Amino acid sequence: MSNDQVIIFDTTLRDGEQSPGAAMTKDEKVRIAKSLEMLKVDVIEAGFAIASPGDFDAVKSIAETIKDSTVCSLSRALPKDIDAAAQALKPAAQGRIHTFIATSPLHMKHKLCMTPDQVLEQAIASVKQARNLIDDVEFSCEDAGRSDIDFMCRVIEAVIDAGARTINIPDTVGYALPHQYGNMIAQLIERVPNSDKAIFSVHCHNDLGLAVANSLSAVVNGARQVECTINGLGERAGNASLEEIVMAIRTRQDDLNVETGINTQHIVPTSRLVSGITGFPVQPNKAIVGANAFAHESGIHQDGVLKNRETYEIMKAEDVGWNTNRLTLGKLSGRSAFKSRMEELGITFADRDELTEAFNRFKILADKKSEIFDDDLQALVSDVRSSNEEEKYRLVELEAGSSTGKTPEARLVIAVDSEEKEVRSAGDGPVDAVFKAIESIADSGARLALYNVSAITSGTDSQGDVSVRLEKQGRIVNGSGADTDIVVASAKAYINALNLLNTDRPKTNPQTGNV
Ligand SMILES: CC(=O)SCCNC(=O)CCNC(=O)[C@H](O)C(C)(C)COP(=O)(O)OP(=O)(O)OC[C@H]1O[C@@H](n2cnc3c(N)ncnc32)[C@H](O)[C@@H]1OP(=O)(O)O
Ligand SMILES: CC(C)C(=O)C(=O)O
Ligand SMILES: [Mg+2]
Repeated sequence: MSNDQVIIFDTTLRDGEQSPGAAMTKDEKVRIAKSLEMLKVDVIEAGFAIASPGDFDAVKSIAETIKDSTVCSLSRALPKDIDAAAQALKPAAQGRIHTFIATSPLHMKHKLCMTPDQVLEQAIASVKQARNLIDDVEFSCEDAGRSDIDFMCRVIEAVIDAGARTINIPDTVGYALPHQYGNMIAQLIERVPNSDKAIFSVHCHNDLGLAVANSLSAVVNGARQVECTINGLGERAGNASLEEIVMAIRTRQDDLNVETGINTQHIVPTSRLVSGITGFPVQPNKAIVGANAFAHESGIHQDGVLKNRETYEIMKAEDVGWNTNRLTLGKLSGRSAFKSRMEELGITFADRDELTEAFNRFKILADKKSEIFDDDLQALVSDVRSSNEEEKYRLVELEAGSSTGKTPEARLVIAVDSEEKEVRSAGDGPVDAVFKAIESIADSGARLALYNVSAITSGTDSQGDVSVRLEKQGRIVNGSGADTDIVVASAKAYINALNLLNTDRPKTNPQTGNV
């Protein structure tokens, strides 16, 4: 038996724009609408035509541009709103008027100042007016989540008779619980005598973080249209997020027995477009579209994913438009992920000891730095390799200090041919003090021809990458060193250069490729 289709009604451009600070220009709305069309959403709610001349123009432009999705405008249950919506939608290949009026006692009494009978009459009149202007009419019982079900049954039966083809049941204030909401949808479908003449739709808000759960509960109970927004944008805490609804339906298709027509590979590009235009960043841990949604940081998970990605992934990153999943390296990572990333960077290890040494250094670095990037890894392995070569000098310990008004001083312990020597020196700055301390042992007679510090990656926890060029009797060597502490990186670079100078013939520096 084939699955039922769930209509995806995107309201990013209408309810999404009701997020404070998310107002969009007409051109921006058209760009998003084109992306939604590529995503293959069934209905694009383009705006609220009566709201402003700008919104009217946006609905009209989108109606002119979009061919494959139905374009919709919201309107209150008022003649002037419905006329404006119909006018703006005139160019649409497929247009829909979405008219609404509140049915909860609270809204009817305090906001609309109307009796339930007046609301019923206005709902019927509005749907009839809309149907005279356009074939596709949707009606919403605003604040359905807090409405009396008997009254809603009366209203819904009447508006279906008046020509509404979609009946939307919004949980306007995000008050519903999944089991109650699902039960309400099931009851409405069962009790409204002509319910088979309309598609039942849901529109859930996220005030209690339940918008997606409530929408899915409604689908389980017979709703066949879900209203949602990209990145969960929307009034207050937002609407049900499109990406979560679509991927929940796809991933749990065998249990839900429904499907959507969404081109899921276009989800991430659309999410980025909406985030870029509205200026609302996507939180890293947001399902599906957050930067960490397909990233694995901890060693046990990384090891599992490398052996079989399904151990810790229920969806494929590529299916929603990411390039791939990611194994991020940090202090919780294990040897498997470290080795795998190194291999991707073209770095292999001669034996397990070399891997272990590099991995141990990586852990020390990861304790100091929240995220380790590829450049960090390359610097790290160069350090391991240069320190493994036969070296006359090796840095064992370093202390350097500077404070205002005092001469900077450094204390170093350096192994010279395996014999450790302690040395102290003062200098113009901590790096100068360190270099002088090293020279007081090495007495190389070399001239410091160049000293350069750069950050390997961005951020204040980045590693400093130091280059030191020494010149002696026409011979030039370039040493390098990396560390999160640039004074330590400087000492490493200077010692690396001294060791190169100490070799009989010029040798290629493993980090820079220079001699
Ligand atoms: C749950 C939702 O998301 S509903 C959609 C919310 N979105 C928006 O409101 C954005 C666009 N809105 C606007 O630009 C303006 O509010 C407009 C143009 C629609 C109306 O502006 P104004 O005429 O200045 O009215 P205002 O916004 O102050 O008040 C709303 C009026 O609409 C009435 N109203 C509210 N909903 C409905 C409805 N569904 N059907 C009929 N009348 C309604 C209110 O009772 C109130 O009437 P009153 O002025 O006689 O008291
Ligand atoms: C206009 C309706 C559908 C709405 O946005 C709501 O009730 O939340
Ligand atoms: Mg809403």
